[in-house]
Amino acid sequence: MTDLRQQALDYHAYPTPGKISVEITTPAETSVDLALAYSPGVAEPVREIAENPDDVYKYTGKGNTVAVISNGTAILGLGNLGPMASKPVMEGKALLFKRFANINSFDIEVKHKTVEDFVNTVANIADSFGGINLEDIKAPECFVIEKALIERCKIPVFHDDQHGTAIVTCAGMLNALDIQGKDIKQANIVCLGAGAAAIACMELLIKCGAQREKIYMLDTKGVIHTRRDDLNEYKKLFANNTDKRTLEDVIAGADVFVGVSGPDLLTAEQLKLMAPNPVVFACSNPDPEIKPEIALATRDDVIIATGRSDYPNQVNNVLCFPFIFRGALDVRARIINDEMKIAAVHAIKDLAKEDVPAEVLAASGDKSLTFGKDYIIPKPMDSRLCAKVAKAVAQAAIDSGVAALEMPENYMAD
Ligand SMILES: O=C([O-])CC(=O)C(=O)O
Ligand SMILES: [Mg+2]
Repeated sequence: MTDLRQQALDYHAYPTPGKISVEITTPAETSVDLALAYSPGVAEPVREIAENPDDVYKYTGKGNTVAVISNGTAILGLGNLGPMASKPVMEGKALLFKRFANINSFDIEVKHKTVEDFVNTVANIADSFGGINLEDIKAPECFVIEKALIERCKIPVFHDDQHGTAIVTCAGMLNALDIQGKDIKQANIVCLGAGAAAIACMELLIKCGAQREKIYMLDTKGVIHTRRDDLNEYKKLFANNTDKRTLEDVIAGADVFVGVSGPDLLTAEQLKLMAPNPVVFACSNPDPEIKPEIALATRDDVIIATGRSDYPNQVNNVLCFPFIFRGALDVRARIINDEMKIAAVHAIKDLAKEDVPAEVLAASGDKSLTFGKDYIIPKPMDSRLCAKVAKAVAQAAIDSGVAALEMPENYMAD
């Protein structure tokens, strides 16, 4: 563990501090080049854009650039550690955008006093980018912020911890339930955590067939139920009319556990209480609600997933956000709507059922990957994800009328 700690610190410190840099895409060697890149040549696209604002997509990098924006109030499962502490994560998201979907991104960490202050800051700079990925902003402010920004911005605004996590969770869950022989409509679901990811995951699971009254959500005070008077409007949507109060009460007989809370909060004893063939998604990062080795030592009928790269079944929003933005940017979608999110769920889910080519195995370091308990969801380094997810998302954007462009010819053909 200490070894990983030092390796991770060195990874971030060397060869240069941080994980990303900016590169030049045009020649800039001679004075002729500079006369085009800068004064006087640069005046020409300025005039074009002033005349026709859409030309900004033609003459600048806007259309392939996403801002990754945080205030550091809910960094992974680590808590409210402030904007600067969130910077390695936001640079990490920028790395993933580039690595997996060839999208350029800038990380922006915002210090602010009020929600309005944050919204104004982001709304005022939004036009510089093709899209905005909000990251690691705590609930309930994240809901207000996202809604306000969607209203004010002309480009897609997507809160990754809500929707990215929800899309990947739904894709993995539909497959896991399928393997366990369970029907989502009948599943008793326990959701530990009541923040951004929890609420979005449960809402999307409901859109995929889960029954609201079969969901038990817990916050730090226990089960969210109808007789509590301390619930915000978002938690209220999950207030269950029940006498159950604790995790023990609700985990007994549950088919599904979704953890989006913090480390080691599900014990082996509690896991034993679940129904036969349970599904456990322990998604708190970096440390899951239960370690896979403990879960698998406790019972052999469980499917266990975490948010981490170093275990099988990585249910992490990296499987979604680079590709949903790829699709959205390529047809210049105005927003990322439910149709696009559901299209992403199915594209990710279905890819796990396809044969895995040798080059994906080589990249993931696995000897073989076959749809089943240890492979419910594609690997992030599966290069087929970009084409499949982006195309499904772009098509859904076109079909639902939010795309400004048609499907590019031969889009993602190879
Ligand atoms: O960064 C990750 O690994 C996933 C994520 O968004 C989070 O945990 O907040
Ligand atoms: Mg996050």
